[in-house]
Amino acid sequence: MTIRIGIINISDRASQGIYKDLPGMAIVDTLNEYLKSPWEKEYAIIPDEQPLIENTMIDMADHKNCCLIITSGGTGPAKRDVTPEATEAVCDKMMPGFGELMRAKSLTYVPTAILSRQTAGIRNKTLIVNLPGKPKAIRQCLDAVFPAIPYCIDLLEGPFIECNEDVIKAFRPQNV
Ligand SMILES: Nc1ncnc2c1ncn2[C@@H]1O[C@H](COP(=O)(O)OP(=O)(O)OP(=O)(O)O)[C@@H](O)[C@H]1O
Ligand SMILES: Nc1nc2c(c(=O)[nH]1)N[C@H]1C(S)=C(S)[C@@H](COP(=O)(O)O)O[C@H]1N2
Repeated sequence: MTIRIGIINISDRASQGIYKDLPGMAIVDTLNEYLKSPWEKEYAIIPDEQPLIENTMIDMADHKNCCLIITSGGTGPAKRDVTPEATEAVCDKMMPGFGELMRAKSLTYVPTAILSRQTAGIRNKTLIVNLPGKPKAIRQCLDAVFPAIPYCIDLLEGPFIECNEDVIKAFRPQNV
């Protein structure tokens, strides 16, 4: 089974070309370091518009066959920050532990970590995880939650993800 991962940078400015997509590039670089298994990416840079965010997530999950979608940006308190709302709208199940752990880890770097409403959820067989838009936040958050992601995807009957153990150790509880 091919490992396809969707990456969505949600930012008005990045989508207009005012920013370079540094968060998206950080996600790709991090996954290239983490993953031993070959993987393919689906990629989008879009403005903070809830219907567009939802449609992009649905397309990547339902038509592009992504087992995992990682978003960056739009998780804060500003009026146009609606990524968590879009995530919740397309998911059947929420996975609040992801947001809890990422905020706790981020709080060791910046006191403003609590301003992110980042969450995660499952749409059919696809795990969707929100990251903040700050380029530096990407690795900090992924290092915290990625060890649990391959097993989550096993439980969703997705592809078997093997990691480079010297970079990140996937945790799979043993059946006893
Ligand atoms: N490509 C980037 N390069 C440098 N900094 C960035 C980049 N993208 C985001 N940031 C930083 O992360 C912050 C939050 O980013 P996010 O994309 O969520 O919202 P924003 O850029 O403030 O909003 P907008 O959607 O209006 O452009 C930004 O204020 C900026 O400091
Ligand atoms: N690890 C980490 N988490 C972080 C930050 C950061 O710099 N590093 N920035 C915070 C800030 S300042 C905001 S406003 C929120 C929301 O950011 P977003 O709207 O770009 O998603 O994420 C927070 N989480």
